[in-house]
Amino acid sequence: MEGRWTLSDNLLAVKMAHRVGGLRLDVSFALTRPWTVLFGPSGSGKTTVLRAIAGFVRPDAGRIVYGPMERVLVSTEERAFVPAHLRPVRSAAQAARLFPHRTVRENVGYGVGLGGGQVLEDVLALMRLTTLADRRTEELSGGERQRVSVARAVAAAVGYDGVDKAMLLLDEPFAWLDGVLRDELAVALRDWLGKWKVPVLSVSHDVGECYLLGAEVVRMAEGQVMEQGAVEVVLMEERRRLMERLRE
Ligand SMILES: Nc1ncnc2c1ncn2[C@@H]1O[C@H](COP(=O)(O)OP(=O)(O)OP(=O)(O)O)[C@@H](O)[C@H]1O
Repeated sequence: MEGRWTLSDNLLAVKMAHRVGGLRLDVSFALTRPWTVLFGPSGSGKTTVLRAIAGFVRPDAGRIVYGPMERVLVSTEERAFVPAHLRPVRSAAQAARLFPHRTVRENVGYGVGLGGGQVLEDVLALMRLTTLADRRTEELSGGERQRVSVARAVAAAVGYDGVDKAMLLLDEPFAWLDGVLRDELAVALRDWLGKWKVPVLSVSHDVGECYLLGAEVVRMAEGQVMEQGAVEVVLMEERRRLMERLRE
């Protein structure tokens, strides 16, 4: 099975209509690249899409199909709905949900399962958490906790041992980092996950981050997909405006 899986396959196809709060979400897109970013203003529906893929939101209508084996995760027509814990998907939400009395290593290791010792140590190092590994998460800053939450999802996706590879969903994974650390971490994470053939769908507002990742971008606005393509194409105008502002 593993041999069949490449990062240029059809990784995920999402078609969903859903009403949430005052927003009418109506999106359709397919992922075919190792790292894709849902990009758009606050309130455009990005998090709701991630939550529907993870199984925490049941779309009013639609179909979500995963991987080259075309596993149906949701189909309202066929009345199919795979519960969250059975999906080959691991995710880190915007707000970290950790075990406060357990250590960083225990929290990150929670997702890996037995036999994932080396993966656990690698993820701790990758996320710059090795020196914090024996601290309880209640003693950490909000930013550090968020980094642990991302590390746990990464470890769980890499350590996943189901029939399919797991996909990783990250909601604003670098929002709490700035400057050089964010850049280094984003590139290291992308390269490492690429080696493990773990596809990623993340959410971001940050043009620089999308360029750095060399990601495919799905641009959303008001519950719709406006455009999808290479970052240099989809975010060209945003980048120009950003550069102009920096020159002022
Ligand atoms: N559980 C909920 N109950 C009511 N309204 C909700 C709920 N979840 C989301 N919404 C609303 O749905 C809309 C889309 O929210 P969503 O979090 O998906 O947007 P987003 O693009 O991820 O925003 P942000 O970038 O600020 O996280 C918003 O107007 C939000 O207030």
